[in-house]
Amino acid sequence: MSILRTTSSQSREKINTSTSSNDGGGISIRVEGVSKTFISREKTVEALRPVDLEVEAGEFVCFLGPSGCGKSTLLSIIAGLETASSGAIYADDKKVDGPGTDRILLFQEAALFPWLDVQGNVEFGLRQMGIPAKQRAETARHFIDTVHLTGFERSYPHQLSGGMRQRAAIARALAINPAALLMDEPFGALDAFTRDRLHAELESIWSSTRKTILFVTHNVREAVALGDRVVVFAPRPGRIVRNFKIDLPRPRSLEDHNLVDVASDILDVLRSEMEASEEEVVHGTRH
Ligand SMILES: Nc1ncnc2c1ncn2[C@@H]1O[C@H](COP(=O)(O)OP(=O)(O)OP(=O)(O)O)[C@@H](O)[C@H]1O
Repeated sequence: MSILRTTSSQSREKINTSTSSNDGGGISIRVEGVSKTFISREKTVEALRPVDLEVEAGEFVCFLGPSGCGKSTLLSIIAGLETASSGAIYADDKKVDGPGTDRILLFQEAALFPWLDVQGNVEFGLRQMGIPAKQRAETARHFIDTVHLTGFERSYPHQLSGGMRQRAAIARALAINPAALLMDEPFGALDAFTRDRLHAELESIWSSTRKTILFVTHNVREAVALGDRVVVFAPRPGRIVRNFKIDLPRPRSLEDHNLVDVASDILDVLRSEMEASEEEVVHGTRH
């Protein structure tokens, strides 16, 4: 079923709000020479050296690296929430010049509205788009079910566990049918058991919708468990140092010995990049 939505530029375009399992699909994302330097009165931080990256429509790509290597900065630039100091982002070959409902950013702390219940939160974006009440409720119910929150429609965020709040945030994002989910350490605050379950649920949502997913994490095994590809970042200054294609069969288990081996290879690369960065800080040797 298709409906009309009004975008910020007041143009009207068709989006698919079908409740079938394959609705919409992903977009390609191209990062061309994107860099970011934060300049303030006190100091200048080169958060990201020029990076290039091509993400295919429907690809699941993990950004992996230690704290401060520019992963979140790049994700925010792709989301259109931060401007690049140089370079450009293209979503399906269209230059990104601000946020859009085709690219939704999700954070570690599910940013739900505390005064709305789960149903209200999931319906929020649809209301903004002018979707009629009945259809809004139907679409919200579908996505609440997708994330296994049926029965909690009338619960408020403070009545939910961290994992449930994150599920509600994912349902809210999915409801507006973005072509790309940009996830910034979405499961970083969760216990290992809940994280495992959400990995499986996210993988299942991804394989049925084929949305493009960019997923930021510090956790090597998490990156290998989820990604078609792991893009490794290094700090000082933030930059992309390696791309690893992950060919392990899905669904993947964090304990699988092949996964553990791949994670350990990636960890070795990360460690040597960290050591090289530290050496540069001491000797000023990196160019
Ligand atoms: N708004 C800002 N103003 C100034 N510096 C910033 C700003 N945002 C980020 N930075 C700096 O840019 C660098 C990269 O930060 P960023 O948050 O992108 O890293 P990250 O790899 O996502 O780290 P983490 O995993 O800890 O979130 C850091 O040195 C950080 O201090």
